Amino acid sequence: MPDPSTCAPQPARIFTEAERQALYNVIANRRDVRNEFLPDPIAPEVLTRILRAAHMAPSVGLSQPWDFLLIRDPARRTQVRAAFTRANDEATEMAPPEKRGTYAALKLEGIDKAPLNICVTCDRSRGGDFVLGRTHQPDMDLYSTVCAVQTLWLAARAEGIGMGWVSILREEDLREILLLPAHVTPVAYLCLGHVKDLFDGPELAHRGWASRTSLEDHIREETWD
Ligand SMILES: Cc1cc2c(cc1C)N(C[C@H](O)[C@H](O)[C@H](O)COP(=O)(O)O)c1[nH]c(=O)[nH]c(=O)c1N2
Repeated sequence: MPDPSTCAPQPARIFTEAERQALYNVIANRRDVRNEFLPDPIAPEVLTRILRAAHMAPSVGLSQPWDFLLIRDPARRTQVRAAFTRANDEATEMAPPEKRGTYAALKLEGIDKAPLNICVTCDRSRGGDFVLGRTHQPDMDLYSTVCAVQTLWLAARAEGIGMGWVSILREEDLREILLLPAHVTPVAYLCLGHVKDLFDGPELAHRGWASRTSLEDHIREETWD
């Protein structure tokens, strides 16, 4: 692993076909995990590797605005779970009547079941008043933090660790439970743990909530029209 503090230009490494395929396999096999967690703890060295990968994510002006808040305490997780239940009850009411039953039957979190929860936060003051690349789009620090979340997700999958993102939570509740200072925004509440079985595609598609679109429908040329 290169020392991140001493970076000199090197010939760009060419990856082998097997290495490329391994990356694409991880991407294709990454899943949002909700209910399939095993209780076994994540080995500290595995967690360190996953977090180290996440910490290599791109960030606006190299500001690295993220922090990884590790939440293991069952009592605190019970509080988060209660906040989820409140929000999810509200969400059930918000669902269109014809989809309400399907929504209510979905399992949308693994807060208690996963051995580890991580709240990935964004320190909105990181880098000071002038952050290269954030001068005209101030939310770039939040987007950078999401880059770290996705990198974490892929690294976890490569290590055989499942991860689920739980966003059915009021930000104020997370702030209160996790004692977040005002300048720190909770970006992603994540559940992580070993898994035995995984869906072979998005679970929401499997359960008839939504279906996967094809790439062709998302490619536009030059302008929106
Ligand atoms: C920003 C964000 C927020 C959430 C999610 C994802 C992302 C990117 N997803 C997971 C989401 O439902 C899932 O990624 C898609 O259904 C696609 O499935 P796979 O990730 O391919 O398994 C998610 N899933 C869930 O059960 N509860 C949740 O609150 C959320 N929230």
